[in-house]
Amino acid sequence: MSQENTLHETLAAVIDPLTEWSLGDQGSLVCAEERDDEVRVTLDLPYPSLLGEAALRAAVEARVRTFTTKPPRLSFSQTVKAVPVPGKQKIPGVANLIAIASGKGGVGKSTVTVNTAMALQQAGARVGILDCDLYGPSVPAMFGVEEQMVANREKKLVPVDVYGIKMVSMGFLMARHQALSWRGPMLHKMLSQFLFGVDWGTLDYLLLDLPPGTGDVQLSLTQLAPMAGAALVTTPQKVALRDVMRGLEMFKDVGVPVLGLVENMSYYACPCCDERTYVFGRDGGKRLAKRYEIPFLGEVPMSRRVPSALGSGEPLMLRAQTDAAEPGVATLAAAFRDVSARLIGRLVVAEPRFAVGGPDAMEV
Ligand SMILES: Nc1ncnc2c1ncn2[C@@H]1O[C@H](COP(=O)(O)OP(=O)(O)OP(=O)(O)O)[C@@H](O)[C@H]1O
Repeated sequence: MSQENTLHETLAAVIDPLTEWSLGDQGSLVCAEERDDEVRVTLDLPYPSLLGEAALRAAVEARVRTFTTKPPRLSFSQTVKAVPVPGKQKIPGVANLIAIASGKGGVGKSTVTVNTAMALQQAGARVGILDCDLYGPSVPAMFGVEEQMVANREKKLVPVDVYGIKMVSMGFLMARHQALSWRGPMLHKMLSQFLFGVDWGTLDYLLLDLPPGTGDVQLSLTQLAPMAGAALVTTPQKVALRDVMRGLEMFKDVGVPVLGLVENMSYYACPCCDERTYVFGRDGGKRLAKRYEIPFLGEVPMSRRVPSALGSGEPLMLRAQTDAAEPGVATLAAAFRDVSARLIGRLVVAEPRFAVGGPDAMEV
């Protein structure tokens, strides 16, 4: 066996901390070569490399050092993997659809969606958000935009582009205080239009911000949308944690892998000293995730700096770029970045499932 083969095999066994998969199984080890003066390693990651590069670099460098005293030189590229969803119509140009859901209203699902989208975009991904809350769209307000969507020549809706994120929301079609009172079939038709009648361009991730609960919109989406996985958002209160189970059951029933649980407003983080106060008790989300054998994606602190709707229309992750020195902002941004990275790590290893209820499951 040649020295090169041995080096390749040694590095192929390194576990990527983000996906918990070996580089060999993940297909990420492009080349490992021992030269006279260094060891060159080329890695192609199935996710935006910035999400996991630092931890992986440390793991690979440590393994190279067990093999030789020559210094390692690593280079990274990324090819975002599309998780296949058999039995569902694909959305042209969209690699992965991820649902962000909650059993209960007001737990911060839209906040998590918006900031996760921004974290992924800042890591180099092409990202879109579909605001599926047709009755109470909140995404436009979170970005402080009041634009109207228009159709292009092919009669496809053109998403509103804010900070490089492509967004579709009922809020971009209706006047601000207009109320909607549609029944199931009409909602179904509109959601189908929002998924397949939009010129999404090329997206690595399209995040679906679902309304709370398990009603008509959720039912339609599970029938229509080729969801690669879903994340559930909760708060630490017992009543919110109980409602998570309903969401969990819904996704299980339709064969959508649950990528994990995010606990929002987990603790109050003092902006001055970063001290944590667990107002509603500690580790409720973690324990629930363990009990139901789903990954725990992380805790997001409660802070008055999170609500973008307070007037600025500037999501926290954007503030983290423009004003990183503001007290508390870096901690919050790190929390959203960790959640996003873990979410995508779980997506990479999500088992493709045969989705229940194809595109024609319900007549519109
Ligand atoms: N980590 C946080 N710290 C402080 N406030 C937060 C946090 N997360 C969310 N909020 C605030 O809580 C309120 C509800 O958040 P959000 O709209 O994201 O929840 P939701 O679950 O999407 O609600 P809905 O059920 O209406 O869809 C908003 O005012 C938001 O700004």
